[in-house]
Amino acid sequence: MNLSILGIPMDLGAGRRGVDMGPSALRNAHLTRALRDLGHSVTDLGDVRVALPETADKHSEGGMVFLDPILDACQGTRDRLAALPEGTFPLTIGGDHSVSMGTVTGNALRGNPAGARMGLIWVDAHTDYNTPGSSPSGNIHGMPVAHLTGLGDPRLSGLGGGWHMRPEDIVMIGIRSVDPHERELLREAGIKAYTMKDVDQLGITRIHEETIERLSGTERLHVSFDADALDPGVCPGVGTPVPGGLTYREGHLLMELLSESGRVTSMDIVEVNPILDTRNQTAEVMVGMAASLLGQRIL
Ligand SMILES: NC(=[NH2+])NCCC[C@H](N)C(=O)O
Ligand SMILES: [Mn+2]
Repeated sequence: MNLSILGIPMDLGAGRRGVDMGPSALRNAHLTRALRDLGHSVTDLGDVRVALPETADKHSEGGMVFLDPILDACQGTRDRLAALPEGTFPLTIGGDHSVSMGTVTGNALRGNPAGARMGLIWVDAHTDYNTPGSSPSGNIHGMPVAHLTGLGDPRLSGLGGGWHMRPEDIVMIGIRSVDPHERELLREAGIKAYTMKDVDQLGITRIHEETIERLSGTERLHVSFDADALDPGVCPGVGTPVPGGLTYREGHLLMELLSESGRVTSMDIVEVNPILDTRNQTAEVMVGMAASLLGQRIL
């Protein structure tokens, strides 16, 4: 497969610094080599331009911190991804989770100005379904999914140029932290979310089967993998850790099964924070997750 790696070194959407170094940490953990060893042809496209928090306009507007520079970075990401040749598999490396507003729209718009029907598998501790009105923090990394479905601020929800995700095409896995008003928005939208309780009860195999069945009508399938979906013992280098996450093997099994489904067309790795990490462990684990999604097997 032709893989394109694109970095988005942005921490403007998160409440603490450091995930802007996520792309470096992942490259340092030999991301390219791991994927080449699987037989893929890998091109590293470098990084999207992102403003520095020290010099960017922080003024928080309508409950959104760093709106303007985040919008810029998401537009840059979207345009870069939309212009890639069809048939390439983009692997986008963040960066805080607000980058996904740019990655998902860019991947939907590639070769299709109206936007393809896209399935979204959101692997995360959080649902990231806040709007500026519901967010307790104002941090935009808690808001990308809501904007992808057309809620919230029109500048962010307009990144798809009229294209939006259908709520029924979204499946969340690993969930264990939802804000009070966010919960109501998720219910109203009817988004399918497998909490950690569901993971415990049903197991990853069943969840994977139901997910693929549910998203069978979509043309493309994007996996957005937030490192904080995994347990903080496995991925300590994240800014918003929540106990009781996916085990190392649950993460790999999900990626292995999704790989075998043959349906996934793009992926994000986000929220890797080397400042908070232990000897780059989190980046190394996440490189392993990408490798499993892209064909690595034990035997
Ligand atoms: N991608 C993330 N790490 N999101 C964390 C979001 C935390 C919280 N729900 C908020 O809106 O601020
Ligand atoms: Mn997230």
